[in-house]
Amino acid sequence: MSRAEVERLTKHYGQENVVEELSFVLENGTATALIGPNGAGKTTSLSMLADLLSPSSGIITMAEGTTIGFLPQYPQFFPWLTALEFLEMAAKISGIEAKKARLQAIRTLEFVGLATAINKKTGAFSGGMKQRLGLAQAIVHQPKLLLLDEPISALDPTGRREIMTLLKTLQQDTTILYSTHILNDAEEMTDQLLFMKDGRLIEQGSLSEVKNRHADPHIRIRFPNHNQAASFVGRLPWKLELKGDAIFLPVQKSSPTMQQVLQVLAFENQDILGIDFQTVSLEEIFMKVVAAK
Ligand SMILES: Nc1ncnc2c1ncn2[C@@H]1O[C@H](COP(=O)(O)OP(=O)(O)OP(=O)(O)O)[C@@H](O)[C@H]1O
Repeated sequence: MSRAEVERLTKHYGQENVVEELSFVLENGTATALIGPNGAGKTTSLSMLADLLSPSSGIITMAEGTTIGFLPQYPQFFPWLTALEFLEMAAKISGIEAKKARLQAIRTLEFVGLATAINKKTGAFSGGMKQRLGLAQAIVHQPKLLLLDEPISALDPTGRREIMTLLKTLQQDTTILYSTHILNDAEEMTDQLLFMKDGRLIEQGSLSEVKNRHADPHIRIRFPNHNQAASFVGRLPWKLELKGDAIFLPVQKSSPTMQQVLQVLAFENQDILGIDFQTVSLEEIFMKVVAAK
């Protein structure tokens, strides 16, 4: 595991800043999700952290001897090599001694669920198998910092689930930074969220920090029809939101309490279909933050 600190990281091509003054910390043993629309600068940022691209300015600080594993968005293999031949080669390139490389490659292929495909040529691999082999290539040398560019986006739901489970296992000994646009998965494995847009960081924090800032929780009371909901809300002394056949009470200190509204409902013997708690998903928060900035 390893801590990494990024300070005012910037990359420009000609006049265009594709990454601008990015600052964040990857704490030891944490998983960070880098989220942003297409062209936000995620790949460029990951490539600079992986030392594949030099920054125009800014500083990346890592503990001495930090080993890095990198899974590119579109991993490429030599189609004529078998999975084992490829991974043994990758292990040697990553600095593993030649005599240990084969064993480490076999162990890693087993870990990523490719045990039965060890001797298959990678040219015959499905998209999901390629993604697993890409991950194997990134972790074969047991790096302390793992950088993954869209590790799950190209997979079907079952494949996504399996890779997420592998990543959670890896997180026990590795610091992970991964980009994704599948926010349900980000919600499942993240100690820190980084939202990027147009090369800039527009929101960052833990899942609960980000949710607390934007979630805007509401209680929804559903009526049999719109007219009943509208007429009820019109009789209340508080201004509440009305949408279709439901009214919405913000869960805030200054707004009327649930109890007060329920008392009015009971007093009027008003028919309702149900009451539930509504909170926005990470996806909705992301859309809101991206639209606002
Ligand atoms: N070599 C380059 N020369 C000029 N512009 C580039 C270069 N590489 C990337 N860009 C531009 O930088 C911006 C950010 O690209 P980047 O690939 O980092 O975004 P991304 O967030 O990873 O997008 P996606 O989700 O589509 O993969 C884009 O507008 C892209 O066109």
